[in-house]
Amino acid sequence: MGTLVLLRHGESVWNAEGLFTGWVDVDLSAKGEEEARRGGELLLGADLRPDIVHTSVLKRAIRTANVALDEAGLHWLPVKRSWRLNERHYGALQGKNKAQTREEYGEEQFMTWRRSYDTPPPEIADDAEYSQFGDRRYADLPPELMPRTECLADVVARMLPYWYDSIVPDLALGRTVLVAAHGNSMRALVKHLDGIDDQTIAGLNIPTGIPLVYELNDDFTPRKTGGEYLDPEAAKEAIEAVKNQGRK
Ligand SMILES: O=C(O)[C@@H](CO)OP(=O)(O)O
Repeated sequence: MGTLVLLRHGESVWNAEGLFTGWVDVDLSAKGEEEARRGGELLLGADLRPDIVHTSVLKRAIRTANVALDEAGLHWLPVKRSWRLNERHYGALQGKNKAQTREEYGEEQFMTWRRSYDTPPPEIADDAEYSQFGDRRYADLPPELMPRTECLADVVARMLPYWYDSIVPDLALGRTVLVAAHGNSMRALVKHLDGIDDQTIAGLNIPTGIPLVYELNDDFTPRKTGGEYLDPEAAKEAIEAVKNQGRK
């Protein structure tokens, strides 16, 4: 029941620079803004008109939703935001260069940190430059829920309550729901929707700025496993680019 449209934010400034980002609140690059605009154009072209938008509390997702919805003439949509849709907290890797990290620690450790299901990177210190400790937007979070690093399993655990409590009720009204989020919070949601196992999810990457559409059954499972990208050709290429980060 309902239509779910997932939109990963457009390229961020740190995506372009090849840095681990996580909860650091970096903006879109000029290319990312253009990708977000194109995302809105694709929604229009597919005649998909979301009724409500959910975003993380990070600027790159919020701005992507704004730019895309503006393009689609839907800037006025009601919006809900939650830290539970944030990117995976990248711990002590936040702010570090991906290629340098790969060189320093080797391919296996690099890929374990990037894509293993249950091994988080080392924790970030509260006084580190790229820590979110003390950030006002997380003031309401019980201290034990404030992450200092996360693996994908942690993201699934903190994202699912939001899926069930906030997104599913909107879908249950038969609405078209846009979720503007991040590579790894979307991997967590897609893992849940498509029932992907803990090993296979390592090979799944989400492209920036290309809407992924799931028509849902009455029990909120996908009618079609994997959903459908509105621009499948561009998605294929962009998925490869995400996969190969840190390799140049
Ligand atoms: O740096 C990050 O926060 C994420 C998304 O950009 O990177 P990765 O794809 O390596 O998990």
